[in-house]
Amino acid sequence: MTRPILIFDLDGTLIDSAPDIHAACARLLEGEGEQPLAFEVIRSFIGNGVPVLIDRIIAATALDPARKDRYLAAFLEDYGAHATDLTFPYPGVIEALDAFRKDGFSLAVCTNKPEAPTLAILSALQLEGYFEGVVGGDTLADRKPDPAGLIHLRQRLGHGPVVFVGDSEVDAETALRAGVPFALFSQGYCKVPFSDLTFAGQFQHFADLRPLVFKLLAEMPVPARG
Ligand SMILES: O=C(O)COP(=O)(O)O
Repeated sequence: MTRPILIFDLDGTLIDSAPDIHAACARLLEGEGEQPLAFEVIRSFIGNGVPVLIDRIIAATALDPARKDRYLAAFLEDYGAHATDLTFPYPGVIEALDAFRKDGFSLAVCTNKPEAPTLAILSALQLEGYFEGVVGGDTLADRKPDPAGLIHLRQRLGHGPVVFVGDSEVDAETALRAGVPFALFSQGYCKVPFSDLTFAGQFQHFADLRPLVFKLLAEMPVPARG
């Protein structure tokens, strides 16, 4: 039988990474003689990948747009060395991943964070063994909300039924464009009211994800035989 596939977003879904992203942004700004931006401001800049994070910081400060590449490289080097100083999985994540693995799910990650820090973080937090596929923001030609990452993972992991678990408007749009049901984690970094999003179900603690995923799988149309 085809194994069901559960694909997770990373930042604001599996891990609460905003404190380390904020700290690295503060060090970047301080190095350029600028005041740090508030935590909530930086958290609202997460979700479309690091190049967009840097664009948003440039737009909010006096940083020079012509030096974006330099800021990007400096951020990635610094963040790479400190990505798990303050970053942890959300409560219940490990228990949920253990349960899904026992249930026979294929598990994967589709994030806009670049692949190198993504793999380093998964390893440092002892999460990497759970995932049979990882797509980062620079793994494919297009990143979320382009559906390519979800489509690629589904093909790689055996074409089973997919549920995507994420926290943001970017994730909701990605799922919609890929044609897969979206389970919304309500404690992440979403920038818009949930009423603006398309989602099949929402949960606020990882202990509640398993029943939601089984409900969504049961609601999926059975593929035609033959
Ligand atoms: O914007 C980022 O760098 C990553 O965000 P994501 O893990 O929520 O896709």
